[in-house]
Amino acid sequence: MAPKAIIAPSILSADFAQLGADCARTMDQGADWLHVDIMDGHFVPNITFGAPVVAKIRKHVDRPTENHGRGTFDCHMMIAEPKKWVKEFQKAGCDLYCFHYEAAFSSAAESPEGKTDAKTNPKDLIRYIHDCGLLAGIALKPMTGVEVLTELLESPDAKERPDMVLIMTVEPGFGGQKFMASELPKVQALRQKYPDLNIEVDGGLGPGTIDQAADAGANVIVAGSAVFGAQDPAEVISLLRNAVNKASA
Ligand SMILES: O=C(CO)[C@H](O)[C@H](O)COP(=O)(O)O
Repeated sequence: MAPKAIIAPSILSADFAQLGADCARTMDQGADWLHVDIMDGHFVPNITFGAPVVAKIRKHVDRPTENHGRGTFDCHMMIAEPKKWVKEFQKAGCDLYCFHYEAAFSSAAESPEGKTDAKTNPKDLIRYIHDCGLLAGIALKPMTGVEVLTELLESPDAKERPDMVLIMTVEPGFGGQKFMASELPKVQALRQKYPDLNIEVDGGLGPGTIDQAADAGANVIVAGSAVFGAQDPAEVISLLRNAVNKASA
């Protein structure tokens, strides 16, 4: 049985002019987490917002009382320099700092002699995120295979193991894109090997695609336009949760 269903609406589809109120309402409608999309215009061709905005919206949503609990701010860092912003986001009220594997390695490739140092090595970055008191997530773009995560997921040292893996089901950068079912074998492979792992999917999730993702083994569901664009967001959140629970029963 997969870990519990966690529904994390992506606030990328909220009204940025009333973000605090939108976040609070989404929680009242039954969300477990908020998925906070941070884009820097370098790693992805779009810009959202930074830590000061996260600190403001944190005031509208109670902090979780346990790891992975209700009110978790799941910050999806679509940024080129993930190490640089960990402390800033921790201070702002982030709970789970999810960086892209590809960002760690693209920075590494640019470092002198292509070295992977503490700044860029995913293992050291996960340790650093944990040392800063946050949960650590690692995200994969489409095209990056899950085998790159084996060493991390099987590390004997819990400080080096990610608390969650995010499998992108669209190219990161924009909401409202078409779901890529081609990414689901990655979810299946991870679920088979790691029954207790939190596996998040993000991009194009909604009533029409949730069953495929849930059947593959995803338990953390990000949905932006499907929730914020719904007539009845509470109904959509509940439908997503029921699909995950049914698939994992
Ligand atoms: O990370 C993202 C884009 O990079 C968003 O979280 C994601 O695409 C959610 O939007 P939607 O549910 O509308 O597809």
